[in-house]
Amino acid sequence: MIRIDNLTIRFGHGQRPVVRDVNLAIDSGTAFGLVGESGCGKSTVLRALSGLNANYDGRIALNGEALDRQRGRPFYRRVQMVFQDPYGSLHPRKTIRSQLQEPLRNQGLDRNAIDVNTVLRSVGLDPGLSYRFPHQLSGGQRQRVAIARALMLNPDVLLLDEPTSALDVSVQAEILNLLQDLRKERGLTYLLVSHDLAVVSHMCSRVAIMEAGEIVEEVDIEALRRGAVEHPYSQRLLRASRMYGRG
Ligand SMILES: Nc1ncnc2c1ncn2[C@@H]1O[C@H](COP(=O)(O)OP(=O)(O)OP(=O)(O)O)[C@@H](O)[C@H]1O
Repeated sequence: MIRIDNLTIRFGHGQRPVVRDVNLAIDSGTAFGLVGESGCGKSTVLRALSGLNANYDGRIALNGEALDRQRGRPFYRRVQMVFQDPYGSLHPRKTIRSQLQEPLRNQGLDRNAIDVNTVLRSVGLDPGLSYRFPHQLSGGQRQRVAIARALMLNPDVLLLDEPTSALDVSVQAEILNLLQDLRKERGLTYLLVSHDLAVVSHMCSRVAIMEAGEIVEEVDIEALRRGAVEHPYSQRLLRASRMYGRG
């Protein structure tokens, strides 16, 4: 359903590519993980998919329809992103309600086209919280708001960029479980970026391992759990994660 062919991204003419010749096919309704150490290019792949960066070589398609970089809006509406730091992605001086209505306004829709209260309840939040400002919420509540915001336009795909790494461990588990439930209820497709193999192993059915801008290996999650990876970099990543009890 999501298909990425020969994606190459460089920042600046003549620069070495930060993402090189990436090919991925992600089935509809599944959760796919993209792992690799800091700076390997994971977020750069997500930004191209979300439309935040239209400057790339290669082809990105959703349900067989190639992303048109000039007129990408309908595509981007179906693909929404959730960032690591919900504080950073929410406006400090706007109420939660107003920020949830923003995606509707940006698409030229009536702000009541989708009921904010229903979406808030679907992420486990009391609609009464919507009159607060971001600093009046806990970190976990803020991340629930960020997820609610991503759901406002009823997307098919969520791009999750380290969605729990800024949270306490207990809150992390709650948010991951919420994301699992939402995927099943809504038939969502996830592309989840994480440096944490435990998170990917909990959430995803398949995973691609990225090193220095390239996908070195793609495996089913059972293979990752068994340690049945072939590439030396994947083996190193797995060993390191087990050393810290996160594999
Ligand atoms: N706008 C930009 N201009 C120039 N270089 C950039 C830009 N954005 C990212 N980079 C570089 O591209 C490389 C990949 O960055 P990216 O954020 O995709 O990595 P990542 O794997 O997501 O890392 P992390 O896990 O730390 O978020 C890094 O070397 C980064 O410095």
